[in-house]
Amino acid sequence: MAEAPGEAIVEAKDLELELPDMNARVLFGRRPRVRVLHPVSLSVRRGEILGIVGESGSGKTSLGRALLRLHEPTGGKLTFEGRDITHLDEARLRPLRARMQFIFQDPQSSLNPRRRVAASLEAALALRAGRLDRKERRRELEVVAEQVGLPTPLLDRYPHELSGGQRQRVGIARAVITRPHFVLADEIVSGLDVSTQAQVLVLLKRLAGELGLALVFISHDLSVIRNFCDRVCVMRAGRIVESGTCGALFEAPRTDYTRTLLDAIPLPSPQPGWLDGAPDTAACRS
Ligand SMILES: Nc1ncnc2c1ncn2[C@@H]1O[C@H](COP(=O)(O)OP(=O)(O)OP(=O)(O)O)[C@@H](O)[C@H]1O
Repeated sequence: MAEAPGEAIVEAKDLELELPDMNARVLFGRRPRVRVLHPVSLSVRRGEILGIVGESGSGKTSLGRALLRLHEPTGGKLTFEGRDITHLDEARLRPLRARMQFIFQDPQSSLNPRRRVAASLEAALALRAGRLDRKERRRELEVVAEQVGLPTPLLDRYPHELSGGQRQRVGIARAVITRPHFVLADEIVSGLDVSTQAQVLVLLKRLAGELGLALVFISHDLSVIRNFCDRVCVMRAGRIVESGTCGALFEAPRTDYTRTLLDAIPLPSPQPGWLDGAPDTAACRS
């Protein structure tokens, strides 16, 4: 794999994952296990965006959850900021959680519907700064709302009172308010219309640069990956079958599988640079 210079924030070496098989019928005894990741290796550095692409069921989300240690690997080694976290228990992971954050596809379901936006953001803020008084907490929320282009009155709304784009800005705010070093974004623009997609992606790219994030960006959409990421890993059936810089991979894919994925990009697909023309996110409140 073509490696960028600098220190790796997240490094997976021969990571393997088996999970209890939720599709199996269990009458007696233990649920059988299913292998969802075969040995997978990757690394991502601060200031770098690594795309993970592959067909549905290829293991992208499972890999993402393993990188966040939401799943405990069954083999291999996972390091975060140089520390072996492969089998760290939750109590020891807790202090690291603020620095490893995630944004999921559907903020509607990941935000508590009975909590105002401010309360959800405050819960995340508590991971980083537990002892702030009310005024200081509000100030932090207003700063992050400004960062993600969310009008501050929306802090006092419930998630269902926001548009899809606004909700995804809340999802991004909730991730960055902890000042993370590593962020995993899993299919975060899939449910949005094309112009809102571009606004959210421009926002995330700007923040990733400003905050020096190591960003892992999962998408099934190669045209988005091409415009958004520095490097890309292509997954199939729980394995990384090809990886490299976006430029090299899109210009000269090495495997038939990647070629098939590239051929499947619907036409007309956005051309390189389409994100560059997207409007300034601070002015976009959709
Ligand atoms: N707990 C589980 N029990 C049984 N099978 C599972 C479990 N978790 C994941 N899988 C299977 O592992 C494979 C990888 O799933 P995963 O969700 O990681 O893929 P994906 O690439 O993210 O797919 P999609 O793009 O559709 O979200 C799939 O075949 C899925 O059905």
